[in-house]
Amino acid sequence: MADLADLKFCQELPKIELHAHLNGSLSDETLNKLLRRGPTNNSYASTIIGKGERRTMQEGFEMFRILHEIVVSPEIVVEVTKDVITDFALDQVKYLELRSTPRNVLSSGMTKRSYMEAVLTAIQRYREENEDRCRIDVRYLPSIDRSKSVEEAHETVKLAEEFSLSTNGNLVVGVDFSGNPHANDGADYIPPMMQARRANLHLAVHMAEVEGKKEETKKLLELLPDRIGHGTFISNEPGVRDVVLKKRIPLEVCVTSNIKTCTVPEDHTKHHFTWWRQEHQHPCIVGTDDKGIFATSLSNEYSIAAGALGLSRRETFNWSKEAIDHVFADIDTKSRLRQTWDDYWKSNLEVDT
Ligand SMILES: CC(C)=CCNc1ncnc2c1ncn2[C@@H]1O[C@H](COP(=O)(O)O)[C@@H](O)[C@H]1O
Ligand SMILES: [Zn+2]
Repeated sequence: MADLADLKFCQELPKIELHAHLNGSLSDETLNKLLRRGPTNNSYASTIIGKGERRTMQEGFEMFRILHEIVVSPEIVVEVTKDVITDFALDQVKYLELRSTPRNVLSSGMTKRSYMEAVLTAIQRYREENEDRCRIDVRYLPSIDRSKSVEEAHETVKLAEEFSLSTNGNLVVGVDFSGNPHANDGADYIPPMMQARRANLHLAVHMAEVEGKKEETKKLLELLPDRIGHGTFISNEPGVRDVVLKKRIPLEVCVTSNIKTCTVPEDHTKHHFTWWRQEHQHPCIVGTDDKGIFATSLSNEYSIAAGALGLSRRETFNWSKEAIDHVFADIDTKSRLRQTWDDYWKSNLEVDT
């Protein structure tokens, strides 16, 4: 069985990360560095769900509140964004779509606008400082947080539109809809998402992450989002799952996140993505969600997902390459990425097969 895609293989494999929330992705090192500078925050210890541990959704969302108390100024946003990009680059991620909710913080004077500027500054700075090493393309998807008001969602979309134009559509390529899935009615946020669509922004929409959201999911699907975040309970609902299958809307799959927030069984082979992929060859994209909180990495998620399906190295390589089809960047970026995968294949795997 030497041909199976083990963790070491997945660590070396070039990868695409399309489902990463900035503040949930902060490493231990980044957090400790920030905490050493300020008054010690004892609640910090609870922002990581260790190996084998599980939490309720509510507890999970409490962790974001703590993280948001630490990431409070544009300077810190620049710093953590660069750190997170570096972490992904070191994990052989070649293209990253980072999502994050712009926030106003009264105490530091940070605004939604300066938050977004900070994320974009970090992306540009990382690129300048790492011209030839660790090549990674990064894009930003501003997030709509469904626990906040619809008015705030409109503000976020307006800024996303503005920054997309001012960066020639090269950096802000879409909008993410996320937040506590128990909060509010997701359908209320359809108008701001339609506004994003009209502005040529792509849509990545969290839906059916928890049970009992059939009506909401149905309405969100009418938007025909470009990608679905989780979609954990869609396969149980014939009415909605048929739309997803027919339109071939890709699912962003975050196995460790779902297990640790208790929405799926612990057995990886029972995760919903196995049904979509094995029974329907439906496009599924492996992601981390919140690599900091869930103490994981994209390599780890690939080795779990490939292991659940018993995939060979070649099949796992093809799967990671398939993700290129679903990135929100332009066709030139896609071609460049395909070239990177082909080069990797020639120098590392061709001889094995
Ligand atoms: C409980 C838990 C960790 C769940 C993981 N599944 C998730 N479902 C929905 N929204 C999420 C999830 N993980 C992160 N987010 C969103 O991402 C935010 C954190 O990243 P950021 O501050 O936007 O940069 C959270 O406040 C939340 O709005
Ligand atoms: Zn998510």
